Amino acid sequence: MSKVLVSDPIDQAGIDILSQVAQVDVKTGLPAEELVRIIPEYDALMIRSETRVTQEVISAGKQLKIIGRAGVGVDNVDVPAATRQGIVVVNSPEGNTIAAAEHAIALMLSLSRLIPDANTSVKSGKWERKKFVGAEVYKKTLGIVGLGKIGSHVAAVAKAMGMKLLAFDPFISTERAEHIGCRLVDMDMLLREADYITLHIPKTPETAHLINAEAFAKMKPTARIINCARGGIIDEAALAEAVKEGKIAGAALDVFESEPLGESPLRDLGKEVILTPHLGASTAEAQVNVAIDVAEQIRDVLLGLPARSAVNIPGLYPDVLEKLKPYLRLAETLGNLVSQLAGGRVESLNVHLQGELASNDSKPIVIAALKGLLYQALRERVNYVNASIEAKERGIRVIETRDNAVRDYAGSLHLEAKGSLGEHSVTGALLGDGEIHITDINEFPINVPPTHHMLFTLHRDMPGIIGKIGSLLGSFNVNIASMQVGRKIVRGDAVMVLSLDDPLPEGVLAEILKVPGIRDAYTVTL
Ligand SMILES: NC(=O)C1=CN([C@@H]2O[C@H](COP(=O)(O)OP(=O)(O)OC[C@H]3O[C@@H](n4cnc5c(N)ncnc54)[C@H](O)[C@@H]3O)[C@@H](O)[C@H]2O)C=CC1
Ligand SMILES: O=C(O)C(=O)COP(=O)(O)O
Repeated sequence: MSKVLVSDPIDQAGIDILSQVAQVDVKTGLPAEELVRIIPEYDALMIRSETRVTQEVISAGKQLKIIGRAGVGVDNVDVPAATRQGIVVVNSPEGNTIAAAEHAIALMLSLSRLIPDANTSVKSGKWERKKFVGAEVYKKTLGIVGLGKIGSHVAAVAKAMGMKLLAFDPFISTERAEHIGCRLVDMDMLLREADYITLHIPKTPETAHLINAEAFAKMKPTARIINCARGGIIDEAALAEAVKEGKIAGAALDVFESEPLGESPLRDLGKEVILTPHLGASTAEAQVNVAIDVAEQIRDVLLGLPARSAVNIPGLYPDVLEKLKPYLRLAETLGNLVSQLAGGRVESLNVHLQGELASNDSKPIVIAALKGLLYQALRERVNYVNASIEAKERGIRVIETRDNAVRDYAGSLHLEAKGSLGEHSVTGALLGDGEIHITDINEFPINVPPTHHMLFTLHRDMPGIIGKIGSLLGSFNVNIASMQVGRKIVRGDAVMVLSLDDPLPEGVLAEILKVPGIRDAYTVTL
């Protein structure tokens, strides 16, 4: 039975799903070295934002197939290291969107009406009405940095409260922003014009300290900033300074450069600064959503099914996978075949999508072809997660071309591999029932289904040669299941494709190559 380690607190609904297929161990708050020590026995790891899945944890996780993040941000996971090791990383892209957006709005209103300090004051026996005079958000300008899922929901709510909306997001179109009711502006204008600024971007090298002393200098002295996205997007030292010096009016932070927040000048600031301990996703609803979403994906992957929200398999979404499944099998088979024909090191692979296939997203097909191509070298170590990276690391140049004018079959795939031992190509298509047929080898037309053991020869089309190969195989007790010859002109060059019931015994290939007229011969196992 598979084993899943849950190393951060997740909702029971997730544990129940995992328990259907695996032994589930919940061990939260593990010291880093303890996690490294125990991870080798686990097939899956389920986390939230507290566990740091470092390169060390990943290398130790020899059995790991999947890391599931019950939430959005995967910045606590070394995703490149997981990818290299063929481990799927999944998250729950939408499970806590509303929770995080509502927390940002709650912080904005709390900042405006000084609610945390007013509450503390009343609870301590005071009645200080003059001290807590706030500001309205109505007709104020909200600058949203990052107009993705959370940013868009914040926009919808803020709009309903009568706020004017500006947004900065270099990856969003003006039309999309307008549709949400936001004016897309550059960062400089957003900083200068906004009364409230809310951050909803991932933490990346580009966004680290995006809000620094220089940014605070541009902001209105009445401006307030909210960070419900990631710690480190705001330079905390510069923020403390900006608040103290009155360069801005206030800030509300849910996330910090280092969590839990240790010694920090932010703790010493007054009512104009609100701090919450990374509560954006902490609603009962969101925790059920993310736990179910991620547990289901872990369960599926452990059962050999695809994950629907893998962050490190670009383009392989479940609906795409479902639609392309037969073509992925085709691409993988042809990749495996062409690598065996090529024999040596492959330097470049041209993936040519033809006919109907040309109108599909090529990325999954290319990944499947590479997975097949690398199978001989890496066996089970290659998968959809690491195929592209493994190919890149081996210096294999991948070229994608398409031609939707080709009219044979519903769609066909042509792979051309150039390598240290020459150039080889294969074409394959799917028949109506989804059966794969190899329709071309090195530009010679054939029509055979791939089988487990195959023999391909390149020879001169001349009388007697087929018989000779047949009797040679017979003399080694190899049974031929089917045989086909492809040629372009009579008595020119030709290919022979044999499906064999048994693997070719050692030494037979050398004998075949001695037959007059045989130019080349390849055994293939698919
Ligand atoms: N405080 C909490 O508990 C929670 C925090 N989060 C965090 O919220 C953030 C946003 O999450 P989602 O909206 O779900 O993500 P998303 O992927 O839907 O949206 C992110 C947006 O940021 C934009 N973006 C990326 N780089 C940018 C840049 N340099 N400048 C401006 N825009 C940029 C993208 O184009 C995208 O539209 C993430 O960092 C996530 O980890 C999410 C849930 C809970
Ligand atoms: O989903 C996210 O990105 C979050 O930041 C939520 O973090 P959490 O799962 O509450 O530790």
